[in-house]
Formats: sequence, structure tokens, C-alpha cells
Amino acid sequence: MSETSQTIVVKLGTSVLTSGSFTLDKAHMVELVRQCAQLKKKGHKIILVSSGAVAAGKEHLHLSCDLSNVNNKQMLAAVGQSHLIHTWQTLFNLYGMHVGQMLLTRADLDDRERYLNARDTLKALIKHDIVPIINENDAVATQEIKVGDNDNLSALAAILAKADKLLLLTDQPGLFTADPRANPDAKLINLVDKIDANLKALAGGSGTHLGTGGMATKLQAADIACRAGVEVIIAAGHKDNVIVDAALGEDVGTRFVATASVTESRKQWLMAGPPASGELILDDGAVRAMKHSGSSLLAKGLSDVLGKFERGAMVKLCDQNGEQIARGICRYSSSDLAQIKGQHSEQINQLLGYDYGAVVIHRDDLVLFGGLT
Ligand SMILES: Nc1ncnc2c1ncn2[C@@H]1O[C@H](COP(=O)(O)OP(=O)(O)O)[C@@H](O)[C@H]1O
Ligand SMILES: N[C@@H](CCC(=O)OP(=O)(O)O)C(=O)O
Repeated sequence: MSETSQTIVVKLGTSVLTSGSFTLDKAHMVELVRQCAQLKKKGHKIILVSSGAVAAGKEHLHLSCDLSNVNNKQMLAAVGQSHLIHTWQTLFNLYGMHVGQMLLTRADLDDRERYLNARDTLKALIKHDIVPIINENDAVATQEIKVGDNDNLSALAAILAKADKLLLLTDQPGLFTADPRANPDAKLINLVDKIDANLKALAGGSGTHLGTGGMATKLQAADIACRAGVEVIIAAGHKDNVIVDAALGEDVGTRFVATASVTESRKQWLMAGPPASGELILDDGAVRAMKHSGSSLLAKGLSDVLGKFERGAMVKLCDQNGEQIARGICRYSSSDLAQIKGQHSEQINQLLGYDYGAVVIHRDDLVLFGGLT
């Protein structure tokens, strides 16, 4: 066991928490709790991101309803969440541990103040040795404020908690070269040090009715978390001792190497915060200046603008090959940028008739993927 205390976010998919008939598998849940208790005894901090509300709602209502209907899912989640948290509470109490429920939406994390409030609650729970149990607040989450899947939510939670590790536990032993349900010859990938388009192409959707996103959302989550300095492991939730072994650093599932460490609070929020509404393509000089010196983005270094967005929007910053190198908050709208791209800062006022300062994105408002090189 690693001697230093680690903070570990464990995401439990519906597939891990239910048996074949989509009822909560309490026998397995207590085994997962046992492992959390073992780690807690060694001084580690555990945060659970638990799916299963929809499944628990289905189990308790005995309703057969159309699960592709969002309102039906919200209804089931509203009923199921209380059963789910009650089950966790009962099982953790067996080990003398308390749990605290946090239901979050994307909008809670996009807003800096609410993000900080959520972070403080998480911190307080952890400080008092209470296990935070997070789920998306499905009852209020509409399309615009939804994270949409608990894989991405768990990556945001890991950033929020400054976690060391994120374990995405599912019904497969890890990421395979193709969906193993459809391709029996697919091979398990043990180690990933770069999540690129080729890797993303291997990941398919969910193979079950109640799971959301499949491997595709797990890879998105791994990408976000690794860029924020969190190691990610995708593994089978039913593998013996999987949580303890992953914490120990044993070889389980697919391990994704953390690529950078973002330590500053505001930059962590930028990393986890609002989804991007547009894309800025930078010329090679601007990419170099940003990567080597962490420079702000000037209009001069901007070669193209994709998407429509207002001033203050979150945007992706990409190099000439379309590879994302950073994200940040833009001081000009997309229509302003279309007029000032490639121009010197002194010309902005003349071109637009107004200006919001010399820089398009200030260095304080952007976070570099992979850190300074
Ligand atoms: N390349 C892949 N490797 C492993 N599993 C994959 C892959 N592509 C798609 N999948 C599917 O992803 C499913 C797990 O995702 P999901 O059903 O959302 O589970 P969970 O409820 O644990 O989040 C697997 O059952 C599998 O069918
Ligand atoms: N919030 C939903 C889970 C959504 C979700 O991402 O499910 P899963 O893919 O099983 O992790 C619920 O509690 O049922």
C-alpha cells in the first residue's frame, strides 16, 4: 500500500451496482464499501461518484417505461436517488463511516462561485472523514445544464477534490481495442500515455439500457482528468479487491498517465469549467509563445475563428493541425475576432470602433494542456 495518503475518486457505473435484472446488487455494494473502509484505515480519502439512481427507481416502481424519454429517466432518478443513498448510508454505517450526498449539475461547476461552494463542501466532508457520494442532479438537469454522464462528472469531481487518482469502474476489465461485446478478439490496452483521435476511435457507446456513454465518455473523462494531473484507471468493478489494488498501484485495467499538473485554483476551474463554445486556430508563433512562455493570445497570432460566441465565452485554442493546446475565456466575440484576426493590437480600436484591451485571451484566463514546455 502506498504510504502517503491519497485522495481517490471512485466512479461506479450502473453496470457495477446492478445485477442483470437492473436491481441494486447490495452484496456487491457492501464488498465495495469494505474496500473503501480498508483504504480509509490506511489514511486514504475516498470520494464516490455513484450512478444507479435510474436503476434503483426502476427497481422500486416496477414500471416499464420508455427509457429513451428524458422525463421518464428523471422521474426514475428522483425516486431511485433516495433509495440509492439510503443503501450506501446503511452499508457504510456497517463500517462506522458516514456519507454525505452531493447532487451536482454542469451549471453548478460552470459558475465560479458555485464551483468554489461545491469545492468547500467536498473539502469539509473529506476533512471530517465523511465519504462524499456524488451523482448528477437528474431531477433538475435539463440539456443545457447537464454534465450528461457520470464519467465526465467524476473527472470534474476529481479536479474539484484535487484527487490523485480517478478509478472508473465498469463492467469491462478496461479499454479494449474495440467494444468487446461486439468483438471477441479485442485486446485489453494496459497503458495509455496520450489520448488522441486514434484512441478515441476505439471507444464505442454503452452496451446496456441504463449505462450512459460507454467507453466514449470514459475516454473524455480520462482526457480531462489526465490534463489536470490526475491518474486515471478504467477497470472492472467486479474484479476482486479492485479499489484497493488500484490504490496500491497494482496493475489493474487500463492506466492513463497524468500528463500535467494544474495546481492553481482558477486554472483548475478553467480546466473543469464551462464547455467551449468555439475554437480559435493559432499561428505557429502564437502556439510557441503560449507553450514556452505562457503568453497571452494577441489578435496577431490568430489565424481562424470557428463557431459563434459572445465576449466572455470559453473557447478551445488549437494549433494549425487542429490539436487543442489550451482553453480559455475570450475577451472578444467571434464576430469581433473575424475582423481583428491577424492584426496588430493597436489596430483593434480602429477596426471595431471600440476595444476591450490589447489581448484576445489574457494569460490569467487560459489554461495550457500539458503545461509549459
Ligand atoms: N473499446 C471498448 N472497450 C471496452 N468497452 C467498450 C469499448 N467500446 C464500447 N464499450 C462498451 O462500454 C460499456 C461500458 O460503458 P457503460 O455501459 O456506460 O457502463 P457504466 O454503467 O459502467 O458507465 C461496455 O459494456 C462495452 O460494451
Ligand atoms: N445519474 C444517472 C447515471 C448516469 C450515468 O452516467 O450512468 P452510467 O453510465 O451507468 O455511469 C443515475 O444515477 O442513474
